[in-house]
Amino acid sequence: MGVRELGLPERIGSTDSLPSKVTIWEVGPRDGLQNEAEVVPVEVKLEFLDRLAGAGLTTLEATSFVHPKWVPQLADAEEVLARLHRHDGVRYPVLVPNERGLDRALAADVTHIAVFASATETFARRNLNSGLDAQFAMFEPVIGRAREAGLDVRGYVSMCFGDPWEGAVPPEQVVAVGKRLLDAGCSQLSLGDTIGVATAASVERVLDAFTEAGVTIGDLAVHFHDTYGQALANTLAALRKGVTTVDSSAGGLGGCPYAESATGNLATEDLVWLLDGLGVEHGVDLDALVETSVWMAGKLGRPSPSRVVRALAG
Ligand SMILES: CC(=O)SCCNC(=O)CCNC(=O)[C@H](O)C(C)(C)COP(=O)(O)OP(=O)(O)OC[C@H]1O[C@@H](n2cnc3c(N)ncnc32)[C@H](O)[C@@H]1OP(=O)(O)O
Repeated sequence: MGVRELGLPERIGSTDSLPSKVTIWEVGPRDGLQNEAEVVPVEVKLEFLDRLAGAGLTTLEATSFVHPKWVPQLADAEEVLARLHRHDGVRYPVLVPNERGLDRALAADVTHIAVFASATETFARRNLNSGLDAQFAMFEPVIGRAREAGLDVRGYVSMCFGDPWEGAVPPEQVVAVGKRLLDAGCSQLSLGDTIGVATAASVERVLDAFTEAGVTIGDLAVHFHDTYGQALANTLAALRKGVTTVDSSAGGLGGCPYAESATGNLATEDLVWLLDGLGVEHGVDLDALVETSVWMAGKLGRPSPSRVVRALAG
């Protein structure tokens, strides 16, 4: 069953301000799997990516070229990319923290990379072994060289809405980090609620801070975790502000190994259900996606936390 079969109107008055189409940035193979206790075999990762593309997702964050000792779950990045069945019309961005990571990514023939900055000092130290200011010395040459090589570069900003060690994060601090990434050459920012503490109000506040600083809303994506059950409400708040790219993870897989309080990402199935009900185009086949998440849950040995997966898979 899909939400449209319930006979709900596709567009209602209050949806007028919403975008007609949203790009779903699927992070399950990277953000989802980076936090698994067991390393998922390459064959399973490849089939996961293949099934996600088959379900209609056109942006699949495939892996990370980070230090293998820091994230052993993704130490097989070279092998995953070498054996990847690249579907036409699908982009496969990868995370790259530094020039060593960029060299590895270039050798693997990537076309899209993402650097990941922190909005706070403590998380920059824990996640990047760097500092709030020092992290840019790592990213700037990566972005410059990647752009010269013709790659597209996305910039993540972590801890935009709260930090487990520092508490509240001033929106102007988030904007300063984001603007430096855009100025260095990133084409899009993904604003991460790494530990899932955002509410619709704080989402609006941070997005407003960016637009007041002159950033175009179309250059912003949102990345929510569902720790307090707010991810969908936060997504709706962002859509109403004009955001058209939303990160999510099939089956709600995910977390961050360097932020223990981070739980699963917004589930792609839950996002698709919301978008269907709002009449917002996304291009994903929900049944095929649910089937993929049920298959993946079987491989991981535990049920998907996604409400939509549970409701549809029985
Ligand atoms: C919110 C999120 O979900 S973000 C994603 C989750 N978090 C992550 O992925 C964390 C990633 N962090 C990291 O990989 C690390 O902190 C780094 C690479 C950024 C910095 O680590 P450091 O140990 O400070 O790197 P440093 O530059 O000192 O290099 C140390 C060694 O690692 C190697 N190294 C550094 N970067 C990489 C890389 N990307 N790939 C492989 N090896 C690397 C260096 O060559 C060096 O090797 P050597 O000792 O043999 O000379």
